[in-house]
Amino acid sequence: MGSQSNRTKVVMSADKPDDLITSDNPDHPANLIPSLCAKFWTLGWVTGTGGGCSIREDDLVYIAPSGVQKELMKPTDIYVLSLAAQTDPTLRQRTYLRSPPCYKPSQCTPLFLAAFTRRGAGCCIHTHSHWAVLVTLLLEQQQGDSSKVFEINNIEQIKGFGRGMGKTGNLGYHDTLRIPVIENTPHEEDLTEFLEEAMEQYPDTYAVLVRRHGVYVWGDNVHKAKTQCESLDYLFQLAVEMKQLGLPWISQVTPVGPQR
Ligand SMILES: CSC[C@@H](O)[C@@H](O)C(=O)COP(=O)(O)O
Ligand SMILES: [Zn+2]
Repeated sequence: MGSQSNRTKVVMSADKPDDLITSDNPDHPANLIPSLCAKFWTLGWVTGTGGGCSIREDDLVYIAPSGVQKELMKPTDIYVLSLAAQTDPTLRQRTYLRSPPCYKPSQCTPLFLAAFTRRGAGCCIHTHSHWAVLVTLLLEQQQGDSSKVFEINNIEQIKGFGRGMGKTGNLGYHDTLRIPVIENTPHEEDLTEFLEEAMEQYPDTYAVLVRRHGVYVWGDNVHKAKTQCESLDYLFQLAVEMKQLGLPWISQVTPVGPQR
């Protein structure tokens, strides 16, 4: 089944694996991933099994299965792995502490792990939002390097983004938000090296667009990943509508009032 089964060896271990996904707390990652995905489905972010979400709590990473209806997942469907227990530094060969019996882990796993290991993120969301895809299609019409980054400024919702991992505060209204775009690949896991390259090239970015596919968005924790993903989707929709009206995404607006 697909490239992942051929190229990624999955090893299972743990004494009482189901303890890792059993909790009455709605904020436990094994409960939160299904409830978040159910919400994301209503937004068109994870329909038709596409898209998903992963959460890291300290060393433990919680991952959805592949190819399932993401809005119908249950806590018992969730995989758990320990980052420290991974012996393969490229994370291609993964060891799971807990695996549901009938599935394979999400093909997005290496991309989620890139956000956790390279950015210290606590949550990463992948959407197939129409707005994200449309923005990449509009950028595709442009020549050269301008097709490889989405840029927008002077829109209030930009303030919904942090300045970068390890930096304090959020972007300001007059700041330019830049989201790199990578090209899609036939197999999801093959996006990983390009996502990592984009992370290096844009050290402050919290998101990477994938042309004709969607977007990966992360944050320090679930709250930040979710609100940044919502802010971005808002901006992508606005950008598409601005383009339809012939309005530019970058504008020169004279600052009014004290600049902080
Ligand atoms: C509609 S198939 C989409 C997949 O190929 C992939 O892009 C995706 O986002 C979800 O992968 P999955 O392995 O089901 O978690
Ligand atoms: Zn996808």
